[in-house]
Amino acid sequence: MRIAVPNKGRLHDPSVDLLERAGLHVVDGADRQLYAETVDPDVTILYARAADIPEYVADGAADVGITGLDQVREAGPDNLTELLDLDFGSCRLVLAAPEDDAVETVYDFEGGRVATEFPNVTRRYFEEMDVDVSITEVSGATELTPHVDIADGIVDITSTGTTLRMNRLEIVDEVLDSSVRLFAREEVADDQKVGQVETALASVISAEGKRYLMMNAPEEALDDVKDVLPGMGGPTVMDIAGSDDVAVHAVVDDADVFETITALKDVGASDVLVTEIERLVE
Ligand SMILES: Nc1ncnc2c1ncn2[C@@H]1O[C@H](COP(=O)(O)OP(=O)(O)OP(=O)(O)O)[C@@H](O)[C@H]1O
Ligand SMILES: O=P(O)(O)OC[C@H]1O[C@H](OP(=O)(O)OP(=O)(O)O)[C@H](O)[C@@H]1O
Ligand SMILES: [Mg+2]
Repeated sequence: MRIAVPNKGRLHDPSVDLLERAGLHVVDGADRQLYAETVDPDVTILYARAADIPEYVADGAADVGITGLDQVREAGPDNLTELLDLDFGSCRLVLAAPEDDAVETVYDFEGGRVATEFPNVTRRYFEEMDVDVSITEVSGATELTPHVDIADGIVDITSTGTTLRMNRLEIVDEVLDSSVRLFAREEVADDQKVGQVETALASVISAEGKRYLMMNAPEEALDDVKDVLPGMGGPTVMDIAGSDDVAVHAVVDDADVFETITALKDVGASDVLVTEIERLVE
């Protein structure tokens, strides 16, 4: 089974890091290599440009891929299925125009010119809006085009908004909400190996922002302890040999840990341990 992973750029490191945390360690990942083996002899990594990955998976060069939803929509193959939202590379494709122009809505673009690195997504968006524009494909620095009279507006990626602001552009409409996805060719989506990879990556994502709490508590305080522990089903309760206390283990949202510990101490818990969770297979 082959996984296509961005070979460089901003998606490379977080993608490789996710595979590592999922236990799919790369065993011969020398730089600039096209392929890498993993600890699983049946799983190979294929490094490719983020924009090429949807086609590679669609054509069978790889079976599953990791890249932005924007790239999947732009490439547009109809034989892909999304398996997971990997929760990084979050950005928006937006329609933007110079701040000092009178443009307020997408309808103000009727008969106008739009520059973008995403001509297919852009064409479909304007068709849906029933607005007639001419689209110019550029391969970067899209934000510059309205200022050199190549376009009246752009469809481009934004996340912090800094680049738009620096180029005195303002958002007119949102075209697509994107983040990095794991997707597969439909015909292999139910294969056992694909399922294993999906489960492994999902387990890393499920563990993100979660902590494992372990504590001791007097048996009579158990109901109060359970009341205090938020989220994720009931805690695990174990007898401690030779003691009236019980050991309680629970998974808690990181954001709730501070408050929860205070509340646990108040109801009589002691020796509270907080640890990170690497993976959580649900
Ligand atoms: N500013 C951003 N914030 C968050 N995600 C982004 C941003 N820019 C791009 N992305 C996501 O990363 C993907 C890859 O971006 P891009 O193809 O521009 O690669 P890059 O990291 O800039 O490297 P290069 O352009 O050199 O290949 C985009 O398709 C998008 O999903
Ligand atoms: O809203 P912001 O946080 O400013 O991010 C938006 C910018 O990020 C991306 O460019 P990138 O930095 O990847 O450079 P590139 O054009 O070389 O791909 C994108 O093409 C925008 O220009
Ligand atoms: Mg980029």
